Amino acid sequence: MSNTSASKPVVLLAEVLSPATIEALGPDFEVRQVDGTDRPALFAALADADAVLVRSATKIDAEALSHAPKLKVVARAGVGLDNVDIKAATTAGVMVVNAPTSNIVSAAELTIGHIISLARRIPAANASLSSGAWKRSSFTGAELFEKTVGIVGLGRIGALVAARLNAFDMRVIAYDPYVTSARAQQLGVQLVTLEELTAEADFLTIHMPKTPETTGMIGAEQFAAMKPSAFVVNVARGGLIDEAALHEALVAGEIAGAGLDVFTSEPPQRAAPHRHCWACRTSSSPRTWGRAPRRRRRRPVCRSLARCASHSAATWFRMP
Ligand SMILES: NC(=O)C1=CN([C@@H]2O[C@H](COP(=O)(O)OP(=O)(O)OC[C@H]3O[C@@H](n4cnc5c(N)ncnc54)[C@H](O)[C@@H]3O)[C@@H](O)[C@H]2O)C=CC1
Ligand SMILES: O=C(O)CCC(=O)C(=O)O
Repeated sequence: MSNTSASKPVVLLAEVLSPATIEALGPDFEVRQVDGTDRPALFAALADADAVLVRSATKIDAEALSHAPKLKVVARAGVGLDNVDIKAATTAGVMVVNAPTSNIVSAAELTIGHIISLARRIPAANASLSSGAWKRSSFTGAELFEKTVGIVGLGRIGALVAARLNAFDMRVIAYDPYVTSARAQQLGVQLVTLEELTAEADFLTIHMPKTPETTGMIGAEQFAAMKPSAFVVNVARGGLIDEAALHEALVAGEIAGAGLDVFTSEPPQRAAPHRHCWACRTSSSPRTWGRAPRRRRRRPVCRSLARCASHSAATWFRMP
C-alpha cells in the first residue's frame, strides 16, 4: 500500500549516497537531503524526520536526537556505528540499523593492497619513477611468504583478511578477546595475546570498532615492542592508532612503515617535520576502503529503515 505525498514518512539523507541506494528506499517515503556535518542545518531538518540515513561523517548524538521528536530510526549505510550514540537513541526510543556486510570485502581487499604496497615499497617506487629516477635495486622490498601477520580484531573483516593472507602462505595470528580458539582455528588463525602479537608480527593490521576501550590501543608501548622491520596497517578507524606515537615510531625507526586509510581527523593534519618521513614510509589512501561500488549490499539497510520507519520488526541495535 502506497502512502499519499502528504502522509509519507520523511527520510532525511544526511550524506551523499549512491542513486541505487536511494532508489532502494522505494516510493513510500518523502526523501529530503541535508549536509549532516552542518549541525544547525541538521538540527532543523531533523525536526520533521521519521528516519535519518547517514554514513560516517554525521554525528547522531544526544544533542541531535533532542532535535528529532518524530525520529523512529537511524540507518547507517555502512558498518561502524561510532558516529551514532546507540544508548541515547535507545533512551529516545529510536532504532539504529546498519549494513554490517555492505563493504567488508572492499575493506579486506584494500587492507591486502596496503600490505603488498608496504612490503614491496610500491608508493615510494612510484614516487621515485614519477620523478624521473630509475633505481631498480632501491625498491626490492620483501615477500609476504612465510612472514607473520597479526590481526587485531578477528571479526567479519579480520576473517576475510585472514583468508586472503593464508593464501599467501603467511602465518596468521590474531588478538581478539571476544573470539573463541575454535573459531580462530576454523579460520586458520592462532589466537595470541596483544604482547605476543606485537612482538611477532611482520605486519600488524587492525580491524576493531572504535570504542572507548579500543581508542589509542596501538600506541608507543606497542610500537616499541615491534620489530624495526614491521609494518602497521589501519583501515578500520582513525584514532585506534595513537597517531602522534606512530609519527614518533616512524621517525625513530621503531617500525618500518604504515598503511593508513583512516585518520583521527579527516583529511589528516600532519606536522611539517614528519612530511618527508611520512611520504617515504607509508602507503596511504583517503578513506577509500568502503567505496568500491557494491551497492547491492547496502540495500538491506534501506529495507530495515523502511520496516522501522513503518514500525514493523527489523534488525536493530539497542543497548541493554
Ligand atoms: N572506514 C571504513 O570505510 C570502514 C570501517 N569499518 C570499521 O571496521 C570495523 C570492523 O568491522 P567488522 O570486522 O565488520 O566488525 P566486526 O564487529 O565483525 O568485528 C570487530 C571485531 O573486533 C573485535 N574487538 C572488539 N574489541 C576488541 C578489543 N578491545 N581488542 C581486540 N578485538 C576487539 C570484536 O570481538 C570483533 O571480532 C568497524 O567497526 C568499522 O569501524 C568497517 C567498514 C568500512
Ligand atoms: O561510510 C563510509 O564513509 C565508509 C564506510 C565506513 O566507514 C563503515 O562502513 O564503517
